[in-house]
Amino acid sequence: MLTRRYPISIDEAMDKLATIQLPTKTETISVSEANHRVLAQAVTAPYAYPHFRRSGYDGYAIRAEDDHDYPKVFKVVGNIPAGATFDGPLGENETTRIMTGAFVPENAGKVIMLEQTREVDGHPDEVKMVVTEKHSNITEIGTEFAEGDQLIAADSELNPGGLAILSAFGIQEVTVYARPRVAIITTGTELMKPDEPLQAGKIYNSNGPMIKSLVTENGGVITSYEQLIDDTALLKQSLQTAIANNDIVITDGAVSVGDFDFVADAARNADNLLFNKLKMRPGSVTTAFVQDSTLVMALSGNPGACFTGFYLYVEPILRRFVHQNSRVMKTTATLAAPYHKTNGFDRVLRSTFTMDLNGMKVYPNGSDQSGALGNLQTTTCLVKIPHSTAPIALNAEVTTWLLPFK
Ligand SMILES: Nc1nc2c(c(=O)[nH]1)N[C@H]1C(S)=C(S)[C@@H](COP(=O)(O)OP(=O)(O)OC[C@H]3O[C@@H](n4cnc5c(N)ncnc54)[C@H](O)[C@@H]3O)O[C@H]1N2
Ligand code: MOO
Repeated sequence: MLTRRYPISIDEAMDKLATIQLPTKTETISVSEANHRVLAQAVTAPYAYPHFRRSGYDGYAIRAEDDHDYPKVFKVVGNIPAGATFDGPLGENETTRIMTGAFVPENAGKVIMLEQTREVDGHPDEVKMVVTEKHSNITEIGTEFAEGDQLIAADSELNPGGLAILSAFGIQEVTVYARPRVAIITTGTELMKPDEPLQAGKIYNSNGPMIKSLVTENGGVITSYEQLIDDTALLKQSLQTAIANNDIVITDGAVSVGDFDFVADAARNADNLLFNKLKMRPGSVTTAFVQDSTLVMALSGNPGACFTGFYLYVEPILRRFVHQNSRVMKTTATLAAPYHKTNGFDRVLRSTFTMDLNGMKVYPNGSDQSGALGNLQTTTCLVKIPHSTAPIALNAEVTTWLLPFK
């Protein structure tokens, strides 16, 4: 059925998606699996760190009271390698050999670096300290964290450095936001499977693998991936099942006004239709709605529109699901190559950028056609050409979105 659609701008569509409520789901996982996961709770120090007084150098530990009148000979009463401890206090002008990272005797006040010491001929149990040190060379208990201090804030995306901090405390599990469960439904009787021989009128499914990788690299868990023929009953059933089992469903194709464009129907009857037409090219048909608390993002089947729609509308939702900002960085740049077309809708050009001391310059990257895909590998940013009856001026300032992982 053909019904009128009310197009909204790119910004309006982004705002609508940015304000829909998303569920907060958390899970507890092993720290070894937690790289790039987002903490749902702050982690605090279970004890002061370091938890013992630690030597910063290889050398000799001495009492503060004996730290004068150099050069001076000390009696060596022990050896403390890293991992060992030392019982009993040091006596007057007594010292222990000590290694970097090792436990400092309770009543030692300084570590004299090995380089400032000399052996005493014929006296293996003695050492000569040549000069003192400016610093104690001892890292005191709690220098970095007192017990209860915040180690890592809630909503931080863990990285290898963060995992090191957690591991330093022997922490083995963390509570993180659950990754969104995502179903992908690609549609079209024209789509072949990769192992089928080329046939007239048919194409291989190029959007499917692209969407899969985009979902995975942006933190989604793909629970199902389908390539369906244009059979309305089949498509409807598949969409229903996907909605029941996922946080987000991404459909591709069948969103326009064609005979099999089942997504339009589902959107029209949805609990909350966010939009079903955008004032943008490519991807004017991009549609978003919420059904039974699941967000359905319907991308255009045209490869250029599918790519553009994913970065502008789907990536930010995947990231927000785990309380993170989009990695698609919006900025402004100078349009450094001419673009002559005029448009009734804003046009989003697949582009590339350069940056130097004079700022960022952007260059349209090949075809602006919705159905073209030759520029998908090399495109590093998207550039907005505002709708206008006159061509945009060379060197105009344009809204630019820098693409992550590109
Ligand atoms: N009468 C009208 N026709 C069309 C309109 C319109 O307003 N009135 N809009 C056009 C615009 S603009 C676009 S964009 C497309 C959108 O179409 P759909 O998103 O519904 O996608 P399909 O019709 O299913 O396919 C479009 C195109 O993309 C190819 N395709 C589909 N899936 C894949 C895939 N997985 N991998 C690679 N290529 C794919 C498909 O073969 C078509 O060539 O509608 C216009 N038509
Ligand atoms: O909506 Mo289509 O992708 O504008 O060309």
